[in-house]
Amino acid sequence: MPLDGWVIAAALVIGTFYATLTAARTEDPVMSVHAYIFAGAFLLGIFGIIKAYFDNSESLTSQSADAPIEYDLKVIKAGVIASVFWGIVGFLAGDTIAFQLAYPDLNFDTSFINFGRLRPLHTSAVIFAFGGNVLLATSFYVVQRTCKARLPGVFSSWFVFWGYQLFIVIAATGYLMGATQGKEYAEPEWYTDIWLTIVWVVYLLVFLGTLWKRREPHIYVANWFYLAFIVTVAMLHIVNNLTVPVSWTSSKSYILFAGVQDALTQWWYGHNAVGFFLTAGFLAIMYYFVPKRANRPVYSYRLSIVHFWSLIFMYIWAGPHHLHYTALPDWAQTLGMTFSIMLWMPSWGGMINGLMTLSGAWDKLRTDPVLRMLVVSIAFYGMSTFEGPVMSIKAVNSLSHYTDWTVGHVHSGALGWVAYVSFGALYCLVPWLWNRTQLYSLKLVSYHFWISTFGILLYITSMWVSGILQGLMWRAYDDLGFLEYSFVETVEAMNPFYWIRAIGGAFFVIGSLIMAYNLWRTARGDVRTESRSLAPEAVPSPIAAE
Ligand code: HEM
Ligand code: HEM
Ligand SMILES: [Cu+2]
Repeated sequence: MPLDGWVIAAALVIGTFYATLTAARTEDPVMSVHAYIFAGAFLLGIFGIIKAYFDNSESLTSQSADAPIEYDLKVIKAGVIASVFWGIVGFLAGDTIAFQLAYPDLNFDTSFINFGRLRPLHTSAVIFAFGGNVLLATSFYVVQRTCKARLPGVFSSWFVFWGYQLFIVIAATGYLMGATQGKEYAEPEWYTDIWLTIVWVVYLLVFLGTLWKRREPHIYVANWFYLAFIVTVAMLHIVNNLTVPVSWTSSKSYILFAGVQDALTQWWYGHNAVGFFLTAGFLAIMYYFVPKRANRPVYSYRLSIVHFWSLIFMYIWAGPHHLHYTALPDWAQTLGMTFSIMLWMPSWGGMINGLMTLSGAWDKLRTDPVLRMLVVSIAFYGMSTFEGPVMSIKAVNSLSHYTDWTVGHVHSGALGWVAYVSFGALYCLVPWLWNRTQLYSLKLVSYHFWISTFGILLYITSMWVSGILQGLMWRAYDDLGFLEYSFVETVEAMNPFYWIRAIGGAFFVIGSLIMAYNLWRTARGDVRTESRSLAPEAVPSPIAAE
C-alpha cells in the first residue's frame, strides 16, 4: 500500500468516528443530515481504498524514475464527467431561477426550491461544481503533460476529486435546507469550509508535487496561472470564512468581522474569486488548449509573463468597486476604482496573447468549431474585462449598481468566457483521454456553438436593456422632486426582459445537452459520417504523440 493510502485511510477512520459522534450528539437537523452524509462518504472512501488495494496491488507501487511516464489519466476522466454533469445541473438551476423571476408562481410556495435557496445553488453549482471540476481536471492534465511527470502518490488525487464532490454535495444540500452564512459565493457554513480547506491543501500538495518531480526544466506559463489560482483561492477562502461556530454540534456560525470590515473582507474575497477562480484558472486553460488546438506556439511568451504578474498584482486591490457609495471610506472606493481601470490593460494583454496565437491559422476558424468556441471565449473575456472597468467608475456604478446590468456583465464573463473556454477544453480532452482519433461529430459542436451563442446574446442584451431601464427609472424625478416611479412599476417594466433571458438560458441548456451527447458518443468510440464542410480533426493527442 502506498504511503498516501495509509495516511488518507487513517484520516478517514478518524473522520468517520468524529462524524458519527456528531450525528449522535447534535440537535440541529441540518448538522444531523450532514454528519450522516460525511460519515457515509468517509466509510465509502475507506472501502474504496481497501478495494483498490486488493484489486490491483502491483499497479499501486510507484514507478521507477526512468520508466516511460504513465500519466495519471483516470482521475482526469472522472473530472471531465463530473464537469459535464455539474455543468448541466448548474445551468438548469440557473434557468429555473430565471423562469422564477419571470413567473414567480414557479416558487410553488415551498421553502426548499424557492428563488432564495436556488440562487446560491445555481451560483455554486456553476462556479464551484462545474468550473471547479473543469479546473481540477485540466490542471491535473496540463501539469502532468507540461512537466513530463506523473501526479505524486496514488490516492491523493482521488482524495482531492472525491473530497471536492463531497464538498459540493454538502454545500448544495445545505442551501436547500436553508443553511447559509449569507456571504455571496461563500455561503457554506463553517464545517463545510473546514472540509474544503483540507481538500484544497491536498490539491496544492499534489500540484506542487508534480512540479517538483518534473523532468522538464521549464515551468510552462499555464502552470503559473494554475498555481496562482490554487494558492490565492486558499488564502481568500480561509480569511473570508473566519467564523465562530455556535457550538461544535451546531451548523450555525458567526463571522469574526463586523460592519464595513466584514463587507470589505467579503468583497476582497468576492472580487478575487472572479480574478483567481473565474479568470486566472481559465487563463491557464487558454494558455494550454488554444495553442494545442490551433497547433501554433503562444503568440508572445514574454507578454504572458508580464500579463501574469501585472494581473495578479492588480486584481487584489480592486475589491472595493463592489462597495461604491457605502460606508467604506471614500479613499478606499477610489483606490478600488483606480485599480479596476488599470486592470483593463493586463486583461487585454491576455486577450491579445490568446487571439494572436491564431495568427497564421485564422482559416481554421472556418473549419474547426472547437477552435471557434475557444476564440469566441477570448473575445467575451475581452468584452467583460472592458465592461468591468467601465462599471467600476463611480459615476457609471451609480447607475449600474443593484441593477440587472451587473447580472448581464456577470454572464457575459460566465457564459461567454468561463463556460466557452471550458467547453473548448472538454472537446479537446475527451478524444485525448479516451484515446479516440476525433470527436463523434464536429457538426454537433457547430450546432452547440450557434445555439448557445444565440442564447448568450439573448441573455446579455436583455440584461443591458433591463438594467439601464431599471437604473434610469429608479433615479427619475418629477418637477416637484418626487420619485417618478414606484418600485413595483420598475419590477413590472423588467418582466419582458426576464422572459427573454429565461428563453436565452434555455438555448444555453440545450447546447450543453448536445455537448454531453457528443462527448458521450466520442468516449464510446463512435464517429458520425458527415459531409466534409468541416475539416476532419487533425489535432493529435499530446499524450499518444509522446
Ligand atoms: C443557462 C445558463 C444560465 C442561466 C439561465 C443563468 C441565470 C441566472 C439568474 C437568473 C441569476 C440571478 C440573477 C438575479 O438575481 O437577478 C444568475 C445569477 C448568477 N449566475 Fe447565472 N445563469 C446561467 C449560467 C451561469 C454560469 C455558467 C455562471 C458561471 C460560470 C453563472 C454565474 C452566475 C453568478 C456569479 C450569478 C450572481 C450574479 C450577481 O449576483 O450579480 N451563471 N444566473
Ligand atoms: C478587468 C476586469 C473586471 C472588472 C474591473 C470588473 C468590475 C466589476 C464591477 C465594477 C462590478 C459591479 C459591482 C457592483 O456594482 O456591485 C462587477 C461585478 C461582477 N463581475 Fe466583474 N469585472 C471584471 C471582469 C469580470 C469577469 C471576467 C467576470 C466573470 C468571469 C466577472 C464577474 C463578475 C461578477 C460575478 C460580478 C457580480 C458580483 C456580485 O455582485 O455578486 N467580472 N465587476
Ligand atoms: Cu469585482
